Amino acid sequence: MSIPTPIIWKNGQLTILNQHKLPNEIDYAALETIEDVYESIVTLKVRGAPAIGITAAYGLAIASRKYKEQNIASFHLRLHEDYLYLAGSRPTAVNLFWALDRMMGKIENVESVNEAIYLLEAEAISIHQEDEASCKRIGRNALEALANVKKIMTICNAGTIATAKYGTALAPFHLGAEQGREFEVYACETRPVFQGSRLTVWELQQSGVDVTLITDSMAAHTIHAKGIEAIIVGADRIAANGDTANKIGTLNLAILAKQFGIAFYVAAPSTTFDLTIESGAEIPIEERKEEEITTFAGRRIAPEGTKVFNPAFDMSPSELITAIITEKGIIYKQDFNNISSLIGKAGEEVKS
Ligand SMILES: CSC[C@H]1O[C@H](OP(=O)(O)O)[C@H](O)[C@@H]1O
Repeated sequence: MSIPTPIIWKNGQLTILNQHKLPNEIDYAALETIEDVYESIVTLKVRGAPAIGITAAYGLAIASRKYKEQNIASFHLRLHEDYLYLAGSRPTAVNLFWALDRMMGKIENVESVNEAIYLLEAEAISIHQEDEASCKRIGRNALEALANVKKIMTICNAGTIATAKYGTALAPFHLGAEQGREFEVYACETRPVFQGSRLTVWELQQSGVDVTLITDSMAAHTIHAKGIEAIIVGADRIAANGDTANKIGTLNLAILAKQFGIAFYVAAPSTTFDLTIESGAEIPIEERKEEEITTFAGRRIAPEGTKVFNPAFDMSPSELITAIITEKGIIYKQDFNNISSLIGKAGEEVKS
């Protein structure tokens, strides 16, 4: 797999693969301040639930260095303001809040500023490394679930560049390519930000995976005409009952999977579960700016003053989901009433 590393932390400096430039350019952006981190998340230069959490964690580590000369009380106060700032970047991916809470929890009783700064950097690195191991385990578990599947559909990009490495929904395709497993992947372009055409097609081509691009509106016909055997998607937030928020258009595929009698898998790490909410009704759905829909490549494609509704995610109810594939194992529908005990503590060290 020769996909550029999406997030790099080296000698205390953070650089990210600028996903705006893909697939035409491999360009890295240096994020030197917490404002740089915030802007990169809001504008989707870095995107994907796990990648957002990792980047925000490094953002707090970077921010903490501003307060090196402060007393500990002022340090904690100012860092909490930075925590709230980063938490306001995007509302749906729970990995953002999980990572920020884990970082703040690590230093809550620390009395030395220098020790707190050191611990924050170390914790962000741990979050980053754990996600890579977690995604590799998701890929292995997904290959087990997809043992008899060749033709499969996906939406958006839940791939290497949305995580530390390997991805979640795309992990089986990357790992499978290393093991000679052949898949025929049908990628929905995923309007309006085109994560499918710009990112998933590009990623899978780097791994030599057979991938075909379709428009989102072609999904139903493609499932019928091409004999799609399963659908696999990522997730941004999974409630305690298995209801799952993911990229807008995912619910369409979940309904189509039921209509065509094929499996619908969600692939996600334990850090994407929000066990504090009982159902998907409580998941905040991000609405993004109208220009994402009314313009294309900088040109207006809808009349001035057009009314727009631009939700970036939708929620697939658990009854439409065949199984949720995590690093800790595959949770099948019959076990969705037991998710809390099966998932346990999110993000525990995963032995790769
Ligand atoms: C493993 S990425 C999870 C998830 O994040 C993406 O959303 P966005 O591109 O807006 O950050 C998409 O919903 C992926 O499935």
